[in-house]
Amino acid sequence: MTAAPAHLTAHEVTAGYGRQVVLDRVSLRIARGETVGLRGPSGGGKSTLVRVLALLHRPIHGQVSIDGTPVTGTRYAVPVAVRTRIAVLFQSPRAAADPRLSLTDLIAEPLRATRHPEHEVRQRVAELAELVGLTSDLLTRRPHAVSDGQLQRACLARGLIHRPDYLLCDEATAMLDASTQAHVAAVITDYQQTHRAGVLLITHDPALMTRWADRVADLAPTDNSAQQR
Ligand SMILES: Nc1ncnc2c1ncn2[C@@H]1O[C@H](COP(=O)(O)OP(=O)(O)OP(=O)(O)O)[C@@H](O)[C@H]1O
Repeated sequence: MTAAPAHLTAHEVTAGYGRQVVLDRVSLRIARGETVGLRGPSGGGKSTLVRVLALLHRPIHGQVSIDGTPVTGTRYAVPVAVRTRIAVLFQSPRAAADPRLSLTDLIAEPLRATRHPEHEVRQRVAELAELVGLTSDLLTRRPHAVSDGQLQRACLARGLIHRPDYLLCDEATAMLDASTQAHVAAVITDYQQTHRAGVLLITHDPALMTRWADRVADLAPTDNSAQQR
């Protein structure tokens, strides 16, 4: 019997903004259990590819599939059970976090949005806060009252709350000090191994890329095709 394919794939994706085409027939596959690095010039479309893979940005042509099944639509048009299989961690936690929410509510929000019982939400938030190293006094604060590193830890906890099969990290550790960067990277690596998650890693730090990625795909500047090697 052949095993079911387990990967998040962009097939010949063309995408852009208005009349600007940023990605031209780009294909990329992230298998469960592997960490794929994505390299390319600044402005070359790496973040755009992340948004397409995360079902946040609709491609002009091409498609995204999960485990071999094409996904149609983006955001809330995608069924909960499908879209919660993918999580994204962005470079700037401040841009990603609702400033009105406490860190507890920020982490809990994706589970509440999918109507999980409150006792389960509280238990999961406590587990994840411990995992990412957030103490209870920090959890009651709002984003303006914590550091970038503490807020990124909360965003990581929020990203993991649905136990995603695919985690897309877009320069996720770029703004962090060395010790927070190492801790966030360790939490992601541990999650990737225990959950057999597929991870996409974008970083401008070549040493981090070499240490962390199992293989690297290049988003070529000429034709914007992600060449895998
Ligand atoms: N929301 C947007 N609206 C309009 N244009 C955008 C938007 N986001 C990105 N772009 C443009 O799309 C192109 C690709 O940007 P993108 O952020 O995907 O590249 P990148 O490879 O991630 O860059 P960097 O390495 O500098 O972060 C750039 O020219 C950028 O200005």
